[in-house]
Parts: sequence; C-alpha cells; structure tokens
Amino acid sequence: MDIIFYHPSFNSDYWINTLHKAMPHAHVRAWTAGDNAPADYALVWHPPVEMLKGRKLKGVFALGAGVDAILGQLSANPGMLADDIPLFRLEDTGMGSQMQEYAVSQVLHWFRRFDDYQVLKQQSRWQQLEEYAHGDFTVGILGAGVLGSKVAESLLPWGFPVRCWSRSRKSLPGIQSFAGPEELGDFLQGTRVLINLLPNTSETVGLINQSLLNQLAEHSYVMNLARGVHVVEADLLAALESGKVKGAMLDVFSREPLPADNPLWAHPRVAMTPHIAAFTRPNEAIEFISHTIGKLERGETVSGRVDRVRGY
Ligand SMILES: NC(=O)C1=CN([C@@H]2O[C@H](COP(=O)(O)OP(=O)(O)OC[C@H]3O[C@@H](n4cnc5c(N)ncnc54)[C@H](OP(=O)(O)O)[C@@H]3O)[C@@H](O)[C@H]2O)C=CC1
Ligand SMILES: O=C(O)C(=O)CO
Repeated sequence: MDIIFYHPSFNSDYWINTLHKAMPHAHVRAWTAGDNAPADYALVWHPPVEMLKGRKLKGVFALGAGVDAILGQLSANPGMLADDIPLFRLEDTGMGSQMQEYAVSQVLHWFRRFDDYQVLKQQSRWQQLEEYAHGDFTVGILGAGVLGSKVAESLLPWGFPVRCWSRSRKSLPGIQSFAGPEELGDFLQGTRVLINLLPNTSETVGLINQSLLNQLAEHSYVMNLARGVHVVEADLLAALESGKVKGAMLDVFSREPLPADNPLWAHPRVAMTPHIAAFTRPNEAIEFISHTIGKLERGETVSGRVDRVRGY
C-alpha cells in the first residue's frame, strides 16, 4: 500500500515515521512536485492541485476537521479529484478537548464578569459587581457535530442551560436540541452566549449577521470557533456598539492573518486568538487514519466521509 503525504507546515518526518509504525505494511512518502508515482491514499492539507489531479486513489484524508478549503479547491479545479474517490476528514483527533478548554474557560470568564473587573482594574476601582445567575446565562451552540456536542457536554457540569442548533435533531442528555432553519429563531431566543461550531458551507456563510444577533438575549456574547466567514464583521461591530452584544471572543476571521487595519484589533470588548482553538493532534490523527484505512481495506463501513454536495 502506498500513501502520499502533504501538509504545508506539519513535520512530515514525524508524520511519516509514525504512520509507518501504525501501518508497517504501508509505504508512506512525502509528496513533492512532479511525483506521479502511483498511490492508494493521500493525506493532505491545502494540497497543490497537481498532487491529486488525475490520480486513481482509494481515498483522500483532509488533515483537519473543516474541509471548506479543499472543497473550494475541488470546485475551482474541475478534475482535481474524481467524484468517485472518497474524501475523509478528521473527527475529533484531540480537537474536542481543546474546544472544551476554550469554550468553558471563556464562558466562565464572562459569567464571573472578569471582563468587567478588568475594566474596573484599569480605572483603579475596587468594586464588587452584582453576580450573574446561571439561569440567565443560556449557552447556545451553532453546530452539534463532533466538536459542538463535546463543547455542549462540557458546559453542563457548570450549571448553565445549554442548547444546540443543527440540521438534524440531536439527542444529547441535558441539552435542548433545535433543528433546521425553522427552529433557529427559537434557538436564538434567550441565548446569552452564542458559540459557533458550524462548518463553512453555502448555507452557513454569513449566518451570524444583524438579523441573527438581534434575536439574542440582551447583553449577549459571541464566541466564534469555526470560520471567520460565518460572521458579518460589520454587523458584529454594530451590535457591540449598541450594547446588544456585550463581548466577543474570536478565534477565526474572514481574512487570516487579520489585516492590521481591521477595527476588531482595537475594540475594547473583543478578545482574539489567532486560529488556535484546536489543533490536529498527530498521534490521535494517525490512529484515526490508520484505523479508517484498515476498515476501508476490509470493506467495512467508516465514519468521517465528507458529503461533497452538503459541504461537510
Ligand atoms: N478554530 C479552529 O481551530 C477549528 C475550527 N474548526 C471548525 O469547526 C467546525 C465543526 O467541526 P466538527 O464539529 O468536526 O464538524 P461536524 O461536521 O461534526 O459538525 C457540523 C455540525 O454543523 C451542523 N450543520 C451543518 N450545516 C448546517 C446547517 N445548514 N444548518 C444547521 N446545522 C448545520 C451539522 O448538523 P447535522 O449534525 O444535523 O448534520 C453538525 O451538527 C469545522 O467545520 C471547522 O470549521 C474545527 C477544528 C479547529
Ligand atoms: O481542522 C480545522 O478545521 C481547523 O480549523 C484547524 O486549524
């Protein structure tokens, strides 16, 4: 079995050596320009078109959770990957716990009013503020898939009402499930903290706009852990200015790195991280990939296959 590997920044040697340990019978090589030798599987992240174009492959693994970038490449380069070649993505592989860390820490930061106390500190003011009530701090998660469901579960022990919105109904203990466009309004009503963990698709791009933000509870919070294009930044800034949104925590942006002149940099109630919410963990990813390839080779059903039409 031959596997080709391409990632613009990952340590190829580590990945190739670890893949060989997980799959001793496979031959794994780093793909380089001009390599047209046969391969059975390709492991890629932002691959050059020529790496895949015209290849007969048993499968392609995107080395991340979101597949918007590679689907955009396939759309822009017809023939880059034959329709009958399955595309897979990474499900969790260490990203779930990282998302839990990020979301729980930020929700607690807002719930305990540490943002307000920081403002008082800068004014040298010693003042105890009225506590928030858990019942007034409903957390609503856009997306209840692999990562969204784990984030939802991790918030329950802290006493917050938690709800999620997805395409299909979910059955997650203790978590209220809203499904489809027809239930988005009900999901938003009363949501105080909005966490975005949707995939970037034609249906979700620009979803977090003025209309959506206006439906949130007063003095709400927005946490974007998915893709920058989900948020209409001008609408978020307007909602922050009006006070409808009290604070935002943004890990992803419509352009990355965020241009220096973007007003989000200077906004006092916007906190930011540079797309670090959750990284692919090599060992977990390689375990997922090797198990999936093994199942594929045995003709067994696997998870993680991308629906290219649906977009995730
Ligand atoms: N900032 C970072 O570092 C990282 C960001 N990400 C982002 O997180 C996203 C989510 O990852 P993951 O949880 O693994 O993805 P999943 O595919 O497992 O979950 C996607 C969820 O979104 C829901 N959804 C998709 N389209 C719609 C729609 N039109 N209306 C309502 N719900 C919809 C799905 O609903 P249903 O279940 O019914 O199909 C599903 O619940 C990734 O796509 C990526 O963009 C991921 C890793 C790191
Ligand atoms: O895996 C993903 O989709 C990511 O955003 C990793 O940066």
